Amino acid sequence: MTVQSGLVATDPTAAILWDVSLPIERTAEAPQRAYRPAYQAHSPQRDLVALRNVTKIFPARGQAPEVVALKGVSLSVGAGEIYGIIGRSGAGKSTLIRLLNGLETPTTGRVEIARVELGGLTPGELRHQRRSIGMIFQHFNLLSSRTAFGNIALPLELAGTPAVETERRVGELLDLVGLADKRDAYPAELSGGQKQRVAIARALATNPRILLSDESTSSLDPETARSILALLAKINRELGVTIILITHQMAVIKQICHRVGLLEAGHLIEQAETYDFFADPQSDLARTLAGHDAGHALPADLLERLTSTPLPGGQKVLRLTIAGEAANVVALSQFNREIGVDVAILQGQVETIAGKPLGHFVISLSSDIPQTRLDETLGRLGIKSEVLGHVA
Ligand SMILES: Nc1ncnc2c1ncn2[C@@H]1O[C@H](COP(=O)(O)OP(=O)(O)OP(=O)(O)O)[C@@H](O)[C@H]1O
Repeated sequence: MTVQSGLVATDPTAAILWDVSLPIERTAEAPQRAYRPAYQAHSPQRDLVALRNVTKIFPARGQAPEVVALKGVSLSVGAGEIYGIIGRSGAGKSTLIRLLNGLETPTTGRVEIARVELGGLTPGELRHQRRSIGMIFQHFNLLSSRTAFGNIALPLELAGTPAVETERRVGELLDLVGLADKRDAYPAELSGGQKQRVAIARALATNPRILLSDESTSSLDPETARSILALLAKINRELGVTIILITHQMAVIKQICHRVGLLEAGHLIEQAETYDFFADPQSDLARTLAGHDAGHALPADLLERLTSTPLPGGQKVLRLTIAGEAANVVALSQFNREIGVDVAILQGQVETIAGKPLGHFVISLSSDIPQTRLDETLGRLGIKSEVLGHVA
């Protein structure tokens, strides 16, 4: 293993290269749906990053009880993937990412980078390993006394890179993140999005193979967040950097992640390709987060009128999810034709996730149509449905 010299272990900017070009073998998969993404199918490094049955317990201290932050979590991330970990506050996301960069150690289980278990390393080796992973943060963590150039150059300087080479590399990175004209600006003179671009350039300065992102777009406005995510996607695509991000925002997962893992109270309750996660969520929490929970985003006046029992001569309200190429109003018109009664569209949206359309519609139709007939017709057309209630 080649190890580059770099930042001191306590430096929050630790974003340094660690050569992880080690032989990779296949091991048991973390629990997940049966699939193998195309971008992983031929990858020799399917387990570039792996957690194997990891439990993290923070022991009781004073009046504070013991906290089981992670319980039996297993997952693996392949080289070249963008893997998103989502969960509510306190679910264990930060603990998980801190385990990956060696800032925490598991109580039981193994954390591996390129099949090397972090727990088996000496402190010195662990320091070197931590330098192999770039990291970006919600609040950027830039040094206010250094310009954009100075911040990006820092890891190179600490690694003893010759000045001419540093100059060249920083110029290249400023171009990559679209900030060539801000080379001499101090953080105070930069917008939030520009600061995050500098932080990304700094994290990439020494060519890390893995980039960890800790809520890196959470403090940015939606448009700026989208542009930062687009930059991360470009870095993944063009430089092949594997990205693991934690977020509480579904929009982040939707925009750039290939796969997603859902944490709830320390348990990894669901893992799926991003499209499947939204098109066919399995857990209650995933359904809620994916907007499938009954009542979510329904107009307030409709919500107020919804009852759980059919009303004479009334209407049944259904939520429909139409996945794949059929995810448009054509599938809905076909359903309308086949069912042979008026169908009112109360709400509708077709979005593109991972390049594929996914349609969400809320419709109402006569409560007189037997549910078995609806189920049969919808099933035949490949449309998922959920009865939300009834209105007069
Ligand atoms: N050092 C610690 N000592 C004791 N308990 C901790 C420590 N760090 C985290 N916890 C607890 O572990 C649980 C998981 O916390 P964690 O920060 O990983 O969640 P999270 O999903 O990142 O939450 P958030 O989105 O709010 O940052 C919480 O109950 C938290 O209080």
